[in-house]
Amino acid sequence: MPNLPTSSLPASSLPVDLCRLPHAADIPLPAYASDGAAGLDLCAANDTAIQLAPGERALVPTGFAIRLPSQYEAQIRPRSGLAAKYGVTVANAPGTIDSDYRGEIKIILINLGADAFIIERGMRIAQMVIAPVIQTVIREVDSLDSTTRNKAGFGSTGT
Ligand SMILES: O=c1ccn([C@H]2C[C@H](O)[C@@H](COP(=O)(O)OP(=O)(O)OP(=O)(O)O)O2)c(=O)[nH]1
Ligand SMILES: [Mg+2]
Repeated sequence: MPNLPTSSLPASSLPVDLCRLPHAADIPLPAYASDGAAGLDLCAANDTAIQLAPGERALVPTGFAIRLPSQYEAQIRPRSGLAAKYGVTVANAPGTIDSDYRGEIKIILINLGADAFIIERGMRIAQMVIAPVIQTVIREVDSLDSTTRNKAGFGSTGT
């Protein structure tokens, strides 16, 4: 496999339908910020600025709804810049957007920083990674096979 520069990578061929909601006429579409970006940046679509005091969280609208193909999910992840500079992150990261969800995508932002943070309309607040999902069939059984690890966990191999 040749070592291709990232700008030569083919565009994703997975189509995702997206509806812009009436209150988001001026909000940029979710977009990859670079050729090789994993996540589409999502912007805040709140009408008025939201002030997040330290420790507070808010459910922030994005102004968009999507239709994912079945067997896919969208993960809502924090932006590292907001986390590193302000301590602002996604409370439920990674948030899960189900393929059968048709409502507005919303982001649960939490301020873990020491200072208040203002969420302005149009600000890029999170990113959305589209990923394949395997749905399983759960089979209830009476016991499980034993392994070398067996029930050891939570640091059992040392630090
Ligand atoms: O960060 C998020 C997480 C979820 N959702 C939407 C899409 C998702 O498909 C739906 C349900 O999410 P989840 O399953 O995480 O929440 P729940 O508490 O289990 O709610 P429900 O009982 O509706 O499944 O809410 C968002 O818009 N943003
Ligand atoms: Mg759920």
